[in-house]
Amino acid sequence: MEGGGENGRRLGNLLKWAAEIGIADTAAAEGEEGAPSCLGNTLFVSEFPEAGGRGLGACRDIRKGELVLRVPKSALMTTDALLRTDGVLSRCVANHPSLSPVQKLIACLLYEVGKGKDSSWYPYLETLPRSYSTFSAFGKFEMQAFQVDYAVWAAEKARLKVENEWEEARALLQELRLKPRLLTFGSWLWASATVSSRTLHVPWDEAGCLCPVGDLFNYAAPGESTTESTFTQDLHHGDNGCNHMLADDQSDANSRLTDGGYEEAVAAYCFYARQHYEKGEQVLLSYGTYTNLELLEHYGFLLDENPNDRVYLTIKVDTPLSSTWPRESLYIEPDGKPSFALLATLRLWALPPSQRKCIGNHAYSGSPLSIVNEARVLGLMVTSCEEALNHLLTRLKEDRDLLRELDGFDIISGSSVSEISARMAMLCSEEANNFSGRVLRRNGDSNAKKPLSLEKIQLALERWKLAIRWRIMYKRTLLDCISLCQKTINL
Ligand SMILES: C[S@@+](CC[C@H](N)C(=O)[O-])C[C@H]1O[C@@H](n2cnc3c(N)ncnc32)[C@H](O)[C@@H]1O
Repeated sequence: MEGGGENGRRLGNLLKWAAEIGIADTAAAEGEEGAPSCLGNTLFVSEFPEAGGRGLGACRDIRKGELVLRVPKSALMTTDALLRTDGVLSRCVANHPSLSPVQKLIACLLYEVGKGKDSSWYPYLETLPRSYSTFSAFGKFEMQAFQVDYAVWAAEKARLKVENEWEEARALLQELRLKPRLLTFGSWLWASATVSSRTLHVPWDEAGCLCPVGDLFNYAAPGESTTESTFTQDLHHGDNGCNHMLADDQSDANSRLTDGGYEEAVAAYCFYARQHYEKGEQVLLSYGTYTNLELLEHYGFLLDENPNDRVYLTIKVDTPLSSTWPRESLYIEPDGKPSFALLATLRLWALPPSQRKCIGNHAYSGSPLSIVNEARVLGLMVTSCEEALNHLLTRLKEDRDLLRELDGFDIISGSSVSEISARMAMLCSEEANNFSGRVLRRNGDSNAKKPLSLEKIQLALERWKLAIRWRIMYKRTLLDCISLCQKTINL
């Protein structure tokens, strides 16, 4: 990958710089032309289009549990580290104690970016992605494309949160005398998404750290073999809602079941192989257990097969559902099965009040209570799923057809916005027409003076496709739930 043009040059610089500051994949190696590189012994950087794009691959067979990368503490970009080396930054940040740790890290990151080539982190900063598809970057059209209320709300809430955080931090940004470009909401959005999607957990700062090279690992959901791992279960959700990859401090080698973490004994972030890898395979990391909506919110992607995904359903009943389980545990699993807590709650609801006391406790063990009770529960599931599906603007097949067309839709550089718009209008979908009207022609946006750049159109298209992929999975799960419940009723 290092060979390829400007990106290749930047990546080469990053790996050389990383080697100089002690980042190493088990043992420092020589790069192709004898240039020092922090990789080459165990890992290499490459494009992995099927999972995450740029990522790290195995350049030899790797055994499960092997140490694959070590990043010393001094190479971690934390608020602390940035404040220590810059008096102006440190004084200005101290004037704003009410800002959250995450807001401070975002401001420090922007300040560092503002230094350009004078920043000692420059080789790292110039390899960061230019844009993200985390929720806060979604426009109104792309948010509406989720169709399902709770997903649209989650996206709107995420956007609002970032807007508020920027408002609160503006005084600090002004005080730091950032260049006008770095004072904009767009820059804050970029830095906030960088922090959200790339920070790793460290015990001393709830905002986490940016970890050069260590943040090149792409994600795989924790599977069977890692479910016993404490870190996959013990997600670190700070009060500010910020998530970090690798939310675990556990560093005892004997009980280490995690993919990595900060290890005080060696003052370094250490990454371990979660499974065996053959030479050439992508080495993946679990950032934690996330539903697809959460992956989208914090990392800007989703998985077609996510064992941890959950679908929530509004169930309308005359007598309120009373449940001892938290609401988040009342969901449908990706294969269409109602969760244990959802089934138990509905079984209790379907019992006549006179029987609740004597046989209600069986519901807590997960057993069906009677044939009549079970049929009522499953019938309610079927009607609730059907209602939810009927309420949505499009059917599953339409979504699949549209996504197929959009996957083949090329935004050829050199095309004008009106050409793209005309091609989009030929897609025979009302939604595609709306995309032309609302996104491409920016209808209703009085601030829009010039047409969108091709880069921005491409990003809007990618985010729209993410929303369609999410709702396809939502609908597929509800349909699977319906057929599963009907099958059981027939039995
Ligand atoms: C920590 S970075 C990983 C490296 C990243 N691919 C890069 O080029 O810098 C996390 C980001 O990688 C992408 N990513 C990671 N795992 C992915 C996966 N399984 N599928 C799609 N995108 C993924 C997402 O954009 C996510 O926000």
